[in-house]
Amino acid sequence: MRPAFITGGSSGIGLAAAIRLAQKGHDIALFARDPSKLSAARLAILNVAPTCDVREFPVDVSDRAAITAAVGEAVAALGAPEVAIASAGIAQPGLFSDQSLDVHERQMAVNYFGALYFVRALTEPMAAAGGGQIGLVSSGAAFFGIYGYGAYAPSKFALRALAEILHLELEAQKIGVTICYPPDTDTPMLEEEMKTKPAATVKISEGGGLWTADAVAVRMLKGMARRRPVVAPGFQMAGLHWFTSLIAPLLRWHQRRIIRKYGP
Ligand SMILES: NC(=O)C1=CN([C@@H]2O[C@H](COP(=O)(O)OP(=O)(O)OC[C@H]3O[C@@H](n4cnc5c(N)ncnc54)[C@H](OP(=O)(O)O)[C@@H]3O)[C@@H](O)[C@H]2O)C=CC1
Ligand SMILES: CCCCCCCCCCCCCCCC(=O)[C@@H](N)CO
Repeated sequence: MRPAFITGGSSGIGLAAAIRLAQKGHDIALFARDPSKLSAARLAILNVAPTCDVREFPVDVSDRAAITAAVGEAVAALGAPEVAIASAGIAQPGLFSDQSLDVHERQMAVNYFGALYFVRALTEPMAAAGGGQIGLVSSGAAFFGIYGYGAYAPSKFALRALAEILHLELEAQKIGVTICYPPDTDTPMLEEEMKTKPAATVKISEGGGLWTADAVAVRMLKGMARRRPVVAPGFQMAGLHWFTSLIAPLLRWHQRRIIRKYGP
């Protein structure tokens, strides 16, 4: 069985996916910045899959040369992946007038370009090895413009466009591309983001429900295995996925009610 590569594999949704993939028998390469979180994740994986070969790659996905080199090293060590997931991401909510251009650029650099560099480094080795599955973690915030996500959401919308195109273009190389749109998920990211999230943004997002990282990972991996273009966990994300354009005026009306009550 060929290995699985996961950016953001040291925490949250990425770690949950890594654990599930290790249990299935894949060796694992984890890509994230903090070496101590990486080694803790490695131990968590070995705890449930003692024979798994887990490699740690301490790297910032927004550093193009570094992530490209790290992917190359991982391919040299374990072979081309059968499964690759881009889950590394950061969320900085806030109102447009309060957020610096640096914040906007950083969101795009990590969430969008980080995933792009990772996928770009992998397509050739994966195609040469006979294909595989690529999963991109977007967000429910990619369906419509949610108040307070002016810096975060565009990076997730951008991933949506990339995934839809790659789904078509990489089919010929037997590489399936799946994009996942999770609602709020109980991870360190959500806890961190709650410290600064505008009250109205909290309320609007709550309408999407709260999932565990493991439940999101399981849905995503199942969709990837079936080569589905889209995984939208829960009835709210599924509804948004099918109807957003149609219900856009309703969603604006719904947000305005909440903003009047809680924001700014
Ligand atoms: N939690 C939620 O409510 C939702 C999350 N999502 C998306 O899911 C993905 C995973 O989020 P979640 O699991 O909650 O978050 P966590 O904060 O739990 O995990 C994020 C992971 O990404 C890594 N990471 C962050 N920045 C970088 C970077 N610059 N380079 C390399 N690795 C990085 C982190 O490690 P380190 O910091 O050490 O680099 C960590 O391993 C994100 O893309 C997020 O936007 C989507 C919808 C809802
Ligand atoms: C049938 C239609 C029903 C519509 C109900 C409206 C619900 C809107 C839910 C939006 C959820 C967005 C969550 C973003 C999470 C995220 O990416 C951050 N938490 C990252 O940390």
